Order: sequence, then C-alpha cells, then structure tokens
Amino acid sequence: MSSRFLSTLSRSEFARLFHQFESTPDELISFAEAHERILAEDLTAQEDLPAADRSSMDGYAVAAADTFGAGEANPAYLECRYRIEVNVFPQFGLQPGECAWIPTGGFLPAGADCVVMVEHTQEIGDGTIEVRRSLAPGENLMFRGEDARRGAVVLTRGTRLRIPEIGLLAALGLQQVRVHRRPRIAVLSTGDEIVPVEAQPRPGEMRDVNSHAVAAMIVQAGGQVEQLGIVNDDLEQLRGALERGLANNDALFLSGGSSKGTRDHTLDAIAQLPGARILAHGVAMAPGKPTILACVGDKPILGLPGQVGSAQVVMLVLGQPLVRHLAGDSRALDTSHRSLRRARLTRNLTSSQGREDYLRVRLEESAGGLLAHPVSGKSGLLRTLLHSDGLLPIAADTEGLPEGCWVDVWLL
Ligand SMILES: Nc1nc2c(c(=O)[nH]1)N[C@H]1C(S)=C(S)[C@@H](COP(=O)(O)OP(=O)(O)OC[C@H]3O[C@@H](n4cnc5c(N)ncnc54)[C@H](O)[C@@H]3O)O[C@H]1N2
Ligand code: MOO
Repeated sequence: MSSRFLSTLSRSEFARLFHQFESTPDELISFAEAHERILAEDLTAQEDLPAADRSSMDGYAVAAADTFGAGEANPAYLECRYRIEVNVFPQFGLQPGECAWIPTGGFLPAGADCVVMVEHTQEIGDGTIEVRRSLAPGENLMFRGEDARRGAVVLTRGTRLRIPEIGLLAALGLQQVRVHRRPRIAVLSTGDEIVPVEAQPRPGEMRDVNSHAVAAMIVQAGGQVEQLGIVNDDLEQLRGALERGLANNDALFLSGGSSKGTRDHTLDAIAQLPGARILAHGVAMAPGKPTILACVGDKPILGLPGQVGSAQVVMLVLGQPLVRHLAGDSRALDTSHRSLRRARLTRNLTSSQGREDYLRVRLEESAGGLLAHPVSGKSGLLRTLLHSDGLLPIAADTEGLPEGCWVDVWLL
C-alpha cells in the first residue's frame, strides 16, 4: 500500500463516513446511573404527567367567569369554603361564587379553571375573598399531560440523557432504562521517541501526551478506554498491537505516524490487517490534515496526527463525534449543538481557501462586549490549547476575517 495521501475529504465528508458504523449494543441500567448515556429505545409514558391540572401559584382556585370584569376599583367577592392540601386530591366541586385556597402544586378542584395569586386578593372576614384581578381560564395552571401524555413516546432512541431527561424518568417512575453500552476504544501512541509519562526522557525523547489526552476526550464523549501504551515505529509491532486492540474493543484510536515520512507506518500497518479498508487519508482541515479513517470489518480505526495540538483538535472535531456516534447519539454529527459565544475578533486572520481552519482563541470580557484573541503557535505545541477558551472554525470558502468582526467561538 502506498503511503501517499488519498484524495483529501472535507471535514463533513469525513464525518459522514461514520454513518457506516453501527452503535454499540444495549444494556439495561438504573435511571440513576443513566446521566449522559444514550437511550437505546423509545420510551412511552405509562401515565399522564401532571396526572391532573395543578396550580403553579399559592392562591385561590376559582372559575374565571366569576372574576369577569374584576379590577382594583371593582373587585369580585368569592366565598372561600375549602382549603386544599398539596397531597390530597380535592373531592369537592366549586359552585358559582365559591373559591378554594390552593397551594403551589395543589390539584385543581372541579368547577375551577384557574388560580388567582394570593397577592391579588384580600381576605375581608367571614371567609369572603376580594379578588382584584380578572382571570382567563388556564391562568396559573400546569395542565394534565403537559409534560407527558399516557401512551405517547416521550423520549426517542438516540437521545442523550441530560439532567432534564433524568428528571422526566424519575417523574414517570421509569427506573430501568435501556441505553447503549459505552463504546470501548483502544488507544495507542506510536513513535520511537515517545516514552511513558513516568520515564525521564533522554535527549531526543518525548513523554507520551496523546494517549492520555485522547483517552480523557473519549471518556468525556461517553466512551471507555483500553490503553495499549506506546508502540515503536515498526510495522510488525504496530500491526500486532492493532490486531490485539481491535479484538477486545469497538474501535481503535492511535496517534502519530499518520503523515508521509519514512517512518510513518500507520497506514501500511492498517492496510495489512485482514479485512481492512482505508476509508480516508487526509481531511481538509488545519490542523489535522493527515488524519486517517479506516475500518476492519465493522470497527473503525481513527489515525490522529502525532502533533499534540493537532491530535486534540482532531479529537474535538472528529474523534469525539465518532465516539458519540458509536454510543448511539442521534445528534453526534450535528455541529449545531456546539456551545457558541459571539465575540469580536481582535486582529485580522488569514486562512487558506479549501480547508476549514480551527483557530484557538482566548476570550476576554470588555466594556464593548466579549473579545476573541487568537492564540498563535505551532500545532506541535501545547500552548495554543492551554491558553485558549475555545475554537474558532473558519469555513473552507473563507479567505480570512477582519479585525473587529463578530465571530462564533466554540467553547471548550
Ligand atoms: N513534508 C510534510 N511533513 C509534514 C506534513 C506534510 O504534509 N508534509 N504534515 C505535518 C503535519 S500537519 C502533521 S500534524 C504531522 C503529522 O505527523 P505524524 O502523524 O506522522 O506524526 P509523527 O511524525 O509521528 O509525530 C509528529 C510530532 O508529534 C510528536 N508526537 C507524536 N506522538 C506523540 C505523543 N504521543 N505524545 C507527544 N508527542 C507526540 C512527535 O514527537 C513529533 O514531534 O506531520 C507534519 N509533517
Ligand atoms: O495537520 Mo497538522 O495536524 O496541521 O499540525
């Protein structure tokens, strides 16, 4: 296999190749452990939530018609005959001209269709309540089934279970949920010069940064990691490590040797694995150009550039979406869900057409709004990411951006 770049794909074309990989099988877990996991089934509500109309305020349950035309100057007068307890469903019905004290969360009695807040009323003795507002039906109510309707699908397969979804599972009593197993991903670093973190590097050696940064980013994206350590620039050793890594895992991410130098064996080692296909070598983004995507059977291999800054940027842009896709997240490849902040660029930026640039930027609050300072430095250095708060993607068809323009910074 030649080690020349295949035709370079755009970032979105590269990411679209992930669709061919299936998500991990499902497992049944407690909802209490399901935060950030991905739902593997559609969930149907077995009951209405709320179970019946409830008050969202402390006040009086009334019929809106009884307050028609009421105001500060001409209040309505209602007779308060009942006191609703928050944990008791009212067994009575209101007659015209009656009202009932209701706490926040209390269930609405028959005959009432809204709640007047206590601060818009006055108790004037003998159980008579003066209402100084005219109300519309439904005011200050949470309606039956507004959060979930019995028999309706409330969460769909592929949903990431955030805090609000955990709350919904709790409210509906759905104690066990079927989620995708966390993808297991083997991680290795290549390079004769790379030594373990605990080693004292000799001249010419570098401590392994990438496998630790990559592993942390896999975990952050919902995966689990098997660390395979460091493999020398040796075709046989690399092939053996790839085989071992793929045998026990759903995917393999490696860094280094992805370019076209004489010791860059990654592509050849992958190509020699039985059933391997190189899907992409080269992506039109900077940093990250020499990134590789391959598969062995149905398992992806992501070959990250060795440069420490490039490996991290490629993980953010492509690696983490791949982990999320394997975990079953239906929005894994949707870039519109990135957290963005608008900021004003503090200097001119040039950018090559035909590739997406990911500039590292530091944000600073100022009287005129948020400022985005580009952090310059080579992608073999850690400093660009160390000193930045976010990435500024510059589209492939943009030649540059002028100082002072507003940009959307992707927060890290
Ligand atoms: N003639 C060309 N040279 C290079 C090109 C090119 O297009 N033409 N592309 C450059 C770009 S961009 C990148 S990125 C690198 C990618 O190189 P490799 O993926 O082959 O990476 P290595 O050569 O193995 O390593 C590069 C650099 O990174 C250090 N490194 C590698 N692994 C680790 C690690 N785990 N922890 C810390 N540091 C690591 C390594 O020591 C090298 O210094 O190629 C450019 N060259
Ligand atoms: O692509 Mo390299 O990853 O630009 O530094």
